[in-house]
Amino acid sequence: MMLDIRDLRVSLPTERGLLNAVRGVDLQIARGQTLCLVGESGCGKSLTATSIMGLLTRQAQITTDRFEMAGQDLTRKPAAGLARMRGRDVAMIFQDPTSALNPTLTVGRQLTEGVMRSEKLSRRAAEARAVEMLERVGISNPAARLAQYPHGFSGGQRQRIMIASALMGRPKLLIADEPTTALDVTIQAQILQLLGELQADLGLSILLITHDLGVVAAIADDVAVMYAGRIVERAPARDLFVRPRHPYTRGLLAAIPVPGVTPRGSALPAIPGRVPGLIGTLRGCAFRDRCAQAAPDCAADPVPRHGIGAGRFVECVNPEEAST
Ligand SMILES: Nc1ncnc2c1ncn2[C@@H]1O[C@H](COP(=O)(O)OP(=O)(O)OP(=O)(O)O)[C@@H](O)[C@H]1O
Repeated sequence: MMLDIRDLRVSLPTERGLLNAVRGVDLQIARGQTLCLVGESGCGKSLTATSIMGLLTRQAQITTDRFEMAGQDLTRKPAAGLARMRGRDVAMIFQDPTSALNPTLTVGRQLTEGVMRSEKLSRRAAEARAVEMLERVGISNPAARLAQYPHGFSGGQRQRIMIASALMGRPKLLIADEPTTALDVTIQAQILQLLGELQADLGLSILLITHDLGVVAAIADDVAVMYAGRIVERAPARDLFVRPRHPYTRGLLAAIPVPGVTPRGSALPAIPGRVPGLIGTLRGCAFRDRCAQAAPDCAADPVPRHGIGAGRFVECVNPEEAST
């Protein structure tokens, strides 16, 4: 298992009280597997990712029952362990390459600094690796481009440079938070294809956060659907598209066209209502106010989790039967 997290909880103090943004998340990612984490804005996807990276603000309160990554047990001392692993065993790419790359430093400098420090590589060796990684992500003439600044590259190229930068420490797990959202559609497809190739070539495990189910269909092995700080359904991607069990997953699928899955021209009903506030304790199913199938049982706490075969579960009082 590349990543095994049990009962991750993240709370943030706010003026209105404690915001329980991540409320008991379990996440397992196998070696070489791509897991997509999907859900509406504000459901805790980014906080989950940043806690796995150990990059949350200091005010955040994080607890977990188990936290293992790349063969290391980080449960007891996550901060110290993650500081060691970050940029090496695990690396992250962000939504907006423009803000993540420093405009005043050459690409070569930005790519090499981390590994010169962490692996004590000479400048020459680090530059050779930077050239290798830029080549891998499809930047032409990489040796000459090390001397250039980020503004000399297009948006899509800058995202490729970000990915090259994440690969510099030869990570085993790559966390990508909405890596294609800021890009236009053609470039998005190219970046996704690149991630898929990297995954196959390097045996990377990828945790990809997206609200775009088109992205999921293109790249995911498995999908975890997050709602109000919990994973409410997890399934292999194909199964999830064909047989969504949680009413929320059904709503998401109905609200977003998926190329090759949603018939062209079909109506796309949005999910009525809004995500509940996460200040204070939330009991029972957090989706029940928006759920067409809600019943009195749905207030029961905790919400029952049904396992449906290997790697599949749904957390719902009355999950949908398979629609065969
Ligand atoms: N530093 C912070 N302080 C206070 N609240 C925060 C902070 N960061 C995030 N939140 C809140 O925590 C909740 C979860 O945020 P998070 O960014 O993880 O959601 P998300 O699912 O990634 O959404 P998006 O797709 O919009 O990024 C939201 O209600 C958000 O407003």
